[in-house]
Amino acid sequence: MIDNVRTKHPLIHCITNGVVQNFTANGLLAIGAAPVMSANPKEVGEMAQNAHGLLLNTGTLTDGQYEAMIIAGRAANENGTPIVLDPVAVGATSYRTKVVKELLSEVKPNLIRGNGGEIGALIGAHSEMLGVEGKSDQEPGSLAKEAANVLGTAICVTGEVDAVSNGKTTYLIKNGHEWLSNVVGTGCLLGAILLAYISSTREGALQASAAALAHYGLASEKAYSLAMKEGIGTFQQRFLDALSSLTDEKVKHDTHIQKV
Ligand SMILES: Nc1ncnc2c1ncn2[C@@H]1O[C@H](COP(=O)(O)OP(=O)(O)O)[C@@H](O)[C@H]1O
Ligand SMILES: Cc1ncsc1CCOP(=O)(O)O
Ligand SMILES: [Mg+2]
Repeated sequence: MIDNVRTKHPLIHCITNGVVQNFTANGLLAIGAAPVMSANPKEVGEMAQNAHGLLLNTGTLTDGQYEAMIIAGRAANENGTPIVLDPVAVGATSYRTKVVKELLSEVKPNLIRGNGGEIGALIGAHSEMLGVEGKSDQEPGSLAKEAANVLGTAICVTGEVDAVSNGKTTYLIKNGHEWLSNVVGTGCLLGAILLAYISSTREGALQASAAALAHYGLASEKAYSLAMKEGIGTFQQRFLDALSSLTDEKVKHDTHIQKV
């Protein structure tokens, strides 16, 4: 499936937070996608119409960005362009919880990706949020499945084990390395990469997401093996290298994807 992304070179329109713009753009380029960051309400409708995927990330949400998300989201929905929502820090403040729920009443994403705390908060399950960090007591697979049924869209819950579910079928992906948590933006970049996979394959959001999660996790394992003596600065660089150099064959060979 990496080959599909590299062949299609999908344009991924990102309305995302100010912390991760550069990392997200470089990560998308590394896997063979084409990033464009645009959050001006005056142009996002047109940009979303020309894009192959739209990323909505609420990390540093402003009123103008929210307006842009509604305009771009409607344009993408009308065109059948896939949308991934990363509801960063939902549950951390009552404003974010309210605004993300409002967004979901206007725009229908094809996938929502968040950590356990964020996905738990979205469905009113018990979870803990501290700024952008979150956790849930629930197993990621059961949380993803429950949230997919409640919200009516595919859900990806990330953490030590990642899960993606459409409410019926759930995949658990056990690749990955904990150092990803020490580099800001690795959750946000993952949302963009999930979208690049979804917009480049005909397999549907579930299969595409499982492949993207395996690719991402394996890249972090490779990066750790090369950077463990140096530290997380080197890890971040090696991670971008590994995202760009992994092959479908290698991913197929070394992944831990379990269907439950
Ligand atoms: N303890 C861990 N072990 C391995 N991988 C992890 C761990 N924690 C997070 N990850 C990975 O880090 C990436 C970002 O996930 P996460 O930290 O849950 O997102 P966020 O940064 O939005 O909270 C995912 O690829 C996830 O698999
Ligand atoms: C630190 C921070 N604050 C607002 S958005 C953001 C980035 C969060 O990125 P990630 O969830 O991918 O670590
Ligand atoms: Mg996040």
